[in-house]
Amino acid sequence: MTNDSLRTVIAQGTFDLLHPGHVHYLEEAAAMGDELYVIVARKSNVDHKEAPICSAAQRRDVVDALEVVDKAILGHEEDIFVPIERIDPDVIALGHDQHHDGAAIEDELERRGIDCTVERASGRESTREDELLSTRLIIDRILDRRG
Ligand SMILES: Cc1cc2nc3c(=O)[nH]c(=O)nc-3n(C[C@H](O)[C@H](O)[C@H](O)COP(=O)(O)O)c2cc1C
Ligand SMILES: Nc1ncnc2c1ncn2[C@@H]1O[C@H](COP(=O)(O)OP(=O)(O)OP(=O)(O)O)[C@@H](O)[C@H]1O
Repeated sequence: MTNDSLRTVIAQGTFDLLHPGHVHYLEEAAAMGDELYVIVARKSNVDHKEAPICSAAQRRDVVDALEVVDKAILGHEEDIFVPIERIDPDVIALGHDQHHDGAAIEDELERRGIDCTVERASGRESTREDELLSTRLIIDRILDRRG
């Protein structure tokens, strides 16, 4: 699917209500290679926190519109390695707080014959008092001010 001469990076996440922390992550992931694919999580796989507010298609379309992103796609419902097999990336960029275990992902990549490294991206802290770098914090403020 991807151009063999380019170093392909994959980033992934929920991306519900975009904020500068997402932009930081995607820019850092893009800098790890030549082209950036983003896998947008299905609601059914977001099981460690509240379900996203926006639909999967809307979250994908907004991520896809970012200049730093070459292509955003919806994730697979059952097997998160299906899009990885299809894209055949050189690097998977895990977010700084993503619960996934990098070593377990590397083991599964090897089992499926996918030659790809796993890197951990850095976190971006707020630089201004009123800056919200988390979807949950944005929703909390909306509920606080408008609820
Ligand atoms: C390598 C990798 C591939 C993934 N592929 C998918 C996928 O195909 N479908 C999906 O729904 N979630 C996929 N996920 C999971 C989500 O992107 C995500 O980690 C989680 O469900 C949402 O939580 P987060 O935004 O806090 O990371 C993948 C995660 C990783 C690390
Ligand atoms: N402040 C941040 N700095 C760096 N990366 C971030 C930041 N916030 C989110 N990310 C990364 O963006 C990707 C998608 O994150 P996600 O959609 O879970 O957003 P979130 O704001 O962390 O959500 P929530 O607050 O609901 O947990 C993840 O890989 C995550 O690590």
